[in-house]
Amino acid sequence: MKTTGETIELRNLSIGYQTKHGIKTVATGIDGTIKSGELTCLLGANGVGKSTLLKTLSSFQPKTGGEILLEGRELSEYSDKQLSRLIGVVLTEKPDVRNMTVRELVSLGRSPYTGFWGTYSKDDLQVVDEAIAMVGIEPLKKRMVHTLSDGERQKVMIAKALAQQTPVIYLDEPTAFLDYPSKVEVLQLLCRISREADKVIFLSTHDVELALQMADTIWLMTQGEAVAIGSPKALAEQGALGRFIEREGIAFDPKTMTIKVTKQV
Ligand SMILES: Nc1ncnc2c1ncn2[C@@H]1O[C@H](COP(=O)(O)OP(=O)(O)OP(=O)(O)O)[C@@H](O)[C@H]1O
Repeated sequence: MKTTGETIELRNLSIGYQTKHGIKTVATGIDGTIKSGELTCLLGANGVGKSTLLKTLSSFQPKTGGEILLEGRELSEYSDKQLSRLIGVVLTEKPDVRNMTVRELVSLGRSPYTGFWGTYSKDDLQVVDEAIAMVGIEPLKKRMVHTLSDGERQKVMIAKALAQQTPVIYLDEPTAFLDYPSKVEVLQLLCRISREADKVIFLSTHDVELALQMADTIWLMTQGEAVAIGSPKALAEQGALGRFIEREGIAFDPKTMTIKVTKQV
């Protein structure tokens, strides 16, 4: 599988939901390219459509218009099997697994490559152990998944996506529920993976200050506006970040890229 220079290109993409009353549009006119080899963070207020965008790019739900090009080919032209070798997805929902060890769960990442009987080759198991090592969760290998803390489980889900060996990984709020050092650790890990394996890593987050420090590129979704795309510095200079962050009692300093909150007394 080619893993160099993978990009996702969105052209005039519309996303939304089919409801009883017709299509509920969430966002329209999304244009942009997500590059491999860098960390791209998707920011935006609650309900603006980040999860919907990630689900649409993962082919979990249909787009409502426009184009999604993966390796230059429209996403909907790929079979499910092909997509399982191209896109890994890490969601926030807890995996519904009982009586499964960490290593067994990470092994599920190999399912696009195993045959009908789902038997793992020596190579598959080596990939699984490498993914576990990369995320630094060897001590958890034999633990039952349901006994893990939220942060530990999040790392396991990332290891599973790595074991899938896809050139593209989408993550929906991978830093939610984590303590501060774990948030930093997960973002550092994803940043390193994007570079070492030249992967597309596209994640949504509400950890704005961390994203501004760690992301190479920010996608900023604002209700009723075009998605703003650029380096944190560029978006700060354009004023886009200030408009997103600043409220009464919340100030953003574009020079230091920090957020200052005034205590109301
Ligand atoms: N299945 C659905 N049917 C109809 N509307 C939906 C459905 N799921 C989500 N929505 C709506 O779509 C909009 C975008 O939701 P989405 O979950 O993508 O936002 P988000 O940016 O990820 O929000 P958050 O930061 O709160 O997770 C919201 O108004 C939400 O209520």
